[in-house]
Amino acid sequence: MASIDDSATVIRVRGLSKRFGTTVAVDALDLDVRPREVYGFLGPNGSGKSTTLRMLCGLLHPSSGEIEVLGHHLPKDAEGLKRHLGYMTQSFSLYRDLSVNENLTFLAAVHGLPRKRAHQRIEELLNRYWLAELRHQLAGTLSGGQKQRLALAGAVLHEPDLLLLDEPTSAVDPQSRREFWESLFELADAGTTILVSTHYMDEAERCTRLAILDRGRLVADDSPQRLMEALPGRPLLVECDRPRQAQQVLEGQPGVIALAQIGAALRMLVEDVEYENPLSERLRTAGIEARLVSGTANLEDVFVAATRQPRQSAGEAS
Ligand SMILES: Nc1ncnc2c1ncn2[C@@H]1O[C@H](COP(=O)(O)OP(=O)(O)OP(=O)(O)O)[C@@H](O)[C@H]1O
Repeated sequence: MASIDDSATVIRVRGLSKRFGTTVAVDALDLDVRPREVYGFLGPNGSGKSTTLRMLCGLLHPSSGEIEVLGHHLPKDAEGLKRHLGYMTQSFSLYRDLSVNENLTFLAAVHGLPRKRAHQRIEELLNRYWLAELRHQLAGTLSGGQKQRLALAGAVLHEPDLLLLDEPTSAVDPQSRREFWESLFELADAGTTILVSTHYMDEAERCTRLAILDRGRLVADDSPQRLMEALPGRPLLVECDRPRQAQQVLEGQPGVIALAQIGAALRMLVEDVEYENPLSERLRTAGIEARLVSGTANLEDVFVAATRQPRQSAGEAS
C-alpha cells in the first residue's frame, strides 16, 4: 500500500537505463524525488525525458536498474501504482469526439470512482479549471489552452499523489502556460508531488528542484538557485553584429567552457577573467568588432554548460 509522508521518497531510481537497439535513451540514471516537490526535467530533444517518464509510470520496461515509486517496485507493481498516479503528455490524450464532460466521466469510470463521487469531483474540476461553460463542447474543438486544462483535470481526477507531466505546455500560449503553472503550485500546496519535463527556462527556474538530462545522462541535479550559484566560470555577453561568426571563431578557444547564441545575443562562459583579453583579441584578428560584457549567471548558462561541455571536450563542434 502506498503511503506518503514528508520523510519518504516519492520516486527513487537507481542505475536506470533504457536501450532501443543501439540507442541508449536513458543511461544509468539515479533520481530521488521528495514529497510535494515540483521537480523539473530539463534537457535537449532526445535526451531521454519522455522515456524516463514512461518508465516511471510503468508504461515502458527498463533495460536495467531499479525504480520505486510511492513504495511500488516497477515494472512489477505498475498495476498497484496506477490509482496513485496521474500522467499527462504533450498530446493531451483526449477523446476528440467526446465532450468535455464525457471525457471526464469516462476517465472517472476508468478509475472506478463511484457515480456520486465522480459527479461531485467533475463539477469541482470543471469550475477549478474554467471549463464549466464548455462542458458540452467536443474536446476536438477546444483551443490549445482549453485542451490543456481538460487534460490536467483528467490527470488529477482521481486525486493522485504523484503527477507526471511530459512537456505539458509545449502546445499552448504564454498566458495559458502561466495559468497552468499556477495550477501546478496549487496542486503541490495541496500535497501532490509533481515531476514535469520542459524545454522552457522560465518554467525550469520555477521548479523546486531540477534535473538536467543530456543524451540519457543526468548532468545536473539541484535547486535552480544552487545550480546557478555553482556555475563554473564567468558568464559573458558578446556584443557584436555577427554573433554566429563570433561563435565559430570562439568555439574551442582556450578558456571557453560553453557558447550559445540566444536570439541575437551570444552568451559565453569562460573559465577565468584572464581569458577575456585574448578572446577579444582573437575576435579582432578575425575581423569581428565585439565587446565582452559581464553577465549574471542564469539557468540558460547552467543548461548550456551542463549539456555542451562533454561534446566540446570530445572535440565536436555544434
Ligand atoms: N520507442 C522507441 N524506439 C526507438 N527509439 C526510441 C523510442 N523512444 C525513444 N527513442 C529514442 O530515445 C532517445 C530519447 O528519446 P526521448 O523521447 O525520451 O527524448 P526526450 O528528451 O523526451 O525528447 P523530446 O524533448 O524531443 O521529447 C531518442 O534518441 C529517441 O529517438
